[in-house]
Amino acid sequence: MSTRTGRHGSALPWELARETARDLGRSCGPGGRRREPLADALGGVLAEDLRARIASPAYDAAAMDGYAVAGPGPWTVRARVLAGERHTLTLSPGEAVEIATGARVPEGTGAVLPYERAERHADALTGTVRPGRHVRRRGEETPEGATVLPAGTVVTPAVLGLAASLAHDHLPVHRPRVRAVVSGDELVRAGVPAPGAVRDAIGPMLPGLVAAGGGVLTSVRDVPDGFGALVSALADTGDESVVVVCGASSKGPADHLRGALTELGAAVLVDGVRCRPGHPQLLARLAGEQRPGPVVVGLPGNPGAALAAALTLLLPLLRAMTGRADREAGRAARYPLGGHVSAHETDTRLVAVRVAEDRACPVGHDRPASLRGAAAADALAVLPPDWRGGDVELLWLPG
Ligand SMILES: Nc1nc2c(c(=O)[nH]1)N[C@H]1C(S)=C(S)[C@@H](COP(=O)(O)OP(=O)(O)OC[C@H]3O[C@@H](n4cnc5c(N)ncnc54)[C@H](O)[C@@H]3O)O[C@H]1N2
Ligand code: MOO
Repeated sequence: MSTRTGRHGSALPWELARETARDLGRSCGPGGRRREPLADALGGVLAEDLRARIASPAYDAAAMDGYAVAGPGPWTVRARVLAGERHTLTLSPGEAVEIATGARVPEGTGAVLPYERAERHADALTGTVRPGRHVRRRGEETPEGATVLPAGTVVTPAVLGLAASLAHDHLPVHRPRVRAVVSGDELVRAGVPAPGAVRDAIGPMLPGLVAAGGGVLTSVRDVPDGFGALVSALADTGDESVVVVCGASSKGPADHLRGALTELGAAVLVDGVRCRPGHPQLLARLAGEQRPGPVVVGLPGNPGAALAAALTLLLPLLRAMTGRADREAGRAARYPLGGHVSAHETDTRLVAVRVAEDRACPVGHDRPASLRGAAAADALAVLPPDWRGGDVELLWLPG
């Protein structure tokens, strides 16, 4: 993939940068494959078709509370069967058992007569029911061995429930593995920072941001400011498909990301994006021995700018890797924008907004160094440089 350049130096227009990230994500594919316990598979992408290990329903079962009956009425009630109860009952015509929804019906059951339609005096039962009614037959929904979902499906809560109901304990899933490198000598991880020190505010955002793209953050490594430290942190290859670098993205004396990428022979695909906040962001691919190495996403050090950049490059990359971007194409709703905001002359503006009554309203406090606006917002509204009012695209902030 070649580097795309824009008219304004090497920085790309925002939309083109996002599309570049998506294209790269599609070409990378969904990342490493692992066999995960169900509890850990959420958000992954099925690596194989999901097949039914058992039929569904697994046995002939009552679909209503009432009476399993055989033949036409009247019937004699012989017993009571609750869900989960093991039994070897067989009904002959004229016989019935009282039965709970989900319980296995006796051999010979022709229908289930719901309580509401039944009249019972001691063991004598009358009522009308069509043959076959309210009995869920074994395999009528899904026969054993049937394919219920294709490989590539995103594992949602419903997929986990379905997999469990079809007797799976593990699922083979693809999930991009992502590691983070956080640079900045001034950063501290806990407590009240001393004068001149700053609490790391990007590290805590990363697990949720990566998960929103369907990836998993495997590690966060702090590196001191310095060319050598950054080069060795980047070169330290594991099985990750993406490396996120926080800070060191600008042009200051301690900003070594570009130099480190050059040193490592990386192909830089995006070198700056024409958006506010978040312009010093970067997308590159490290060279590998036989095939291309991991993708590098550079996020600016200012935390609000880092979040805007993550929504511009990191999430589109991960969502394209996991097939989410294509499935969701065309679903993006546009909203009218209230408040007093105007477009930037040359760059796309990303504005923190709350959405109420189908209208987006700026919340303020969304300067590059602040997360206060984003934390109170539902989304970032996208204002291209030619925006002159009218509905805007929203980038929803991960919940
Ligand atoms: N001459 C120029 N200076 C700057 C430019 C520019 O284009 N030309 N761009 C500005 C913009 S925009 C941003 S954003 C920052 C990006 O800086 P870096 O990515 O190089 O990051 P640092 O210089 O290390 O830090 C900037 C700022 O952010 C704070 N920071 C860094 N990491 C974290 C973190 N994990 N958590 C919280 N805060 C963090 C750091 O302390 C600095 O205050 O460059 C501008 N300058
Ligand atoms: O655009 Mo920087 O990334 O805003 O402070």
